[in-house]
Amino acid sequence: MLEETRRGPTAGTPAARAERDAFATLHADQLARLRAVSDRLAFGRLDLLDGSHHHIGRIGLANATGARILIDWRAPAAEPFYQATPADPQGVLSRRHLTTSGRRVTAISDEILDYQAFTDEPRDETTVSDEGALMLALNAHRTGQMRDIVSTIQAEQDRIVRDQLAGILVVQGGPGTGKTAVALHRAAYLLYAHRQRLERSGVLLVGPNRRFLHYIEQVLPSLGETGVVMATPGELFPGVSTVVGESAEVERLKGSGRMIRVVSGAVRARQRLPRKSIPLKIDGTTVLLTENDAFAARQRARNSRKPHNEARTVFVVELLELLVQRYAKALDIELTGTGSADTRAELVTSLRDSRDVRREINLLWMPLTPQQLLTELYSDPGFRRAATGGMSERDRQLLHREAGEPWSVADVALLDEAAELLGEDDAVARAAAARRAAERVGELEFAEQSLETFGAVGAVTADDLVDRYAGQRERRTVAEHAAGDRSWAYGHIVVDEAQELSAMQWRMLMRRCPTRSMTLVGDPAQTSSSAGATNWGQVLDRYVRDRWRLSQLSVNYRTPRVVMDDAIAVMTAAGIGVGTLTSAREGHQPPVVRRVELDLIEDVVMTALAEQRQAAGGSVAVIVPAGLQAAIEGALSAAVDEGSPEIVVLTAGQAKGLEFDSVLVVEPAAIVAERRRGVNDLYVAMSRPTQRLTVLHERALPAGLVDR
Ligand SMILES: Nc1ncnc2c1ncn2[C@@H]1O[C@H](COP(=O)(O)OP(=O)(O)OP(=O)(O)O)[C@@H](O)[C@H]1O
Repeated sequence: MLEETRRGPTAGTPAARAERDAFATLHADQLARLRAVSDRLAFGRLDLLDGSHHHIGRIGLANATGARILIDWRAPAAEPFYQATPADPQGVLSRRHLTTSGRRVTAISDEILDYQAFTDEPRDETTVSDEGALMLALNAHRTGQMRDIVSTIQAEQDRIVRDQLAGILVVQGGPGTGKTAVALHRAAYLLYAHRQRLERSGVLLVGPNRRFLHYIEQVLPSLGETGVVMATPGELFPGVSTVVGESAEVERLKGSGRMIRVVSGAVRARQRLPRKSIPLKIDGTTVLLTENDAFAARQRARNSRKPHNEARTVFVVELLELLVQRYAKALDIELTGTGSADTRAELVTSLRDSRDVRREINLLWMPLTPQQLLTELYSDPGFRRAATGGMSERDRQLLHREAGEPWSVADVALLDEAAELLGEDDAVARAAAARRAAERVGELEFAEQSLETFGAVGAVTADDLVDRYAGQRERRTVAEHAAGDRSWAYGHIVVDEAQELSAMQWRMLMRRCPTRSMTLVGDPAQTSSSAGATNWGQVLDRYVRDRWRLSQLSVNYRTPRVVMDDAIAVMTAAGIGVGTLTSAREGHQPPVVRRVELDLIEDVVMTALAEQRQAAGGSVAVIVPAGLQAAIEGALSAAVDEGSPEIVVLTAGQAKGLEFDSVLVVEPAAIVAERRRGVNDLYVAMSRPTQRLTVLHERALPAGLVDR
């Protein structure tokens, strides 16, 4: 259809051309969507007790006569595919999993749900199990990108995926329980089930870092969804980019709720009063601006409860009102009686035109951007003292940073806080309007030139052409609009690794979703941020009181039991509970824990290369203390053969959320010692493998680990 539309005769009228373009876009979008889902398009079949059957796939499809040939996995009719059990067959006789590679079926596993209906033969337990498809998926090699689990979503996961849109749903579970997978499938499900609501408002997915977002970015397109905005907490303030690093102490301070007062204190401290009366020159006359006048105007402006930049107008009007009285007095003019309105207007104009008046107003109540405010707060000790009454000198010092240094992730939530209190600066808005007008002039020139070049002068005006360009720009998707707009209200927000967010980051996210429709997934036992949460109630109660619901996942689909036992032992020895957690696979290679005989880095390189050979194309990661990362990375990149698969070297924080076939953990005692929640970091590191774990150490092992 796309080809036909493109080949079709070009109709003459602009309306016909616009229509043709619209159809071409529609078909192209549809084609892109179909291509994205074509791998493993159909993966299931349900045979029902009434003799009918249907196929389940990534999307729904009908044939040329309109008959349904594939049911979208999110449709109600597909629910039994995930939910039916022999105890509750839900009208299903049997369920089939199709494993495909491209368009070729490579495996089939059938599961009989209603055995009685199927045959009179006595039941043979060994043949009825749907573990085949799941085990195939769990045993598969991991590449650098996460795959969807649409064909093997388990019942407890499916209930979460299909849970209602409204309210805050917290999904908690240990490592590998599918929290990320479930969060992504839920986003796709919600977009399907509530398309009307969510397509216009958009869905925001927040993940801990770019590496993680890259790891998961293919999952939603493979489920037919492309309209989700993905961002890290450091990317939520349009126009600001961040560097990660910040010491744990600073991260904790900047993330804490105490910063609410600091930011509002900073804004108030920028609403100043003169120390003494200030003489102002207006057309040769001197008028005094008194502290009392400034105080009265500031009170009025503050009482307006508008944000700083908007309240500035109130301040200016009030102050001019007071000054005009003094000015009139100085000139010996009466401001009552007929004609006084005109006189007053003239005086106000003179005041507004006076350099002195303008300068003083700006000094007292300057329009500010969030960036200016925070830069001044960080870099100016006097201002910082004024804004942070009650804070210890030591904490105050922690906030210090020179102007011009890059923003950190923790700063973003503070910028957002400041933006709320400052409001729009109309000077900024005016500048933007002027820029747009200038752009239009440039575009008009370009359009005129193009018309001349193509000899089309007369057929269409330059203005029309510019409007057409503008129309194309307007056609930006909801996701693009949302990502560029700080005040966008999303219809739903999904947060992965939610335990890492600080109090200030929660405030920022809650602002992005006034309806409080959210899915938060996380595991408090894996918290590594020093500003992160240890308890969901502590985070959520202040926003929704107790109106949030908790779902738990307890089966680890990633890490075999023999490996996970060691990871849990470390936590238990440190007195940290991990909740109920069982592994879906037993595993047959217990972890190797070994003291290094000669040189640590040499041993790490040798072991990693050996693992790479054994993994035969699978992924290998080395998880290290931050202090060793550069050295190990250097040694490894020198030793790895050109063309062989990459061995990534990560800190535990960087490895969060990811998984690898084989993982080598280096110097666990140092990982534990490096951060305040170092045991949690080690737990994260040890729970990354899907197959094998090796631990190498020089220093004494943390409690719970023994050489073997
Ligand atoms: N139902 C399922 N079918 C197939 N694979 C699954 C299923 N559930 C989870 N998995 C797989 O288990 C692995 C772990 O899932 P995921 O990363 O979502 O877990 P997580 O709970 O987010 O882990 P962590 O907290 O450690 O980051 C992934 O490879 C995922 O594809």
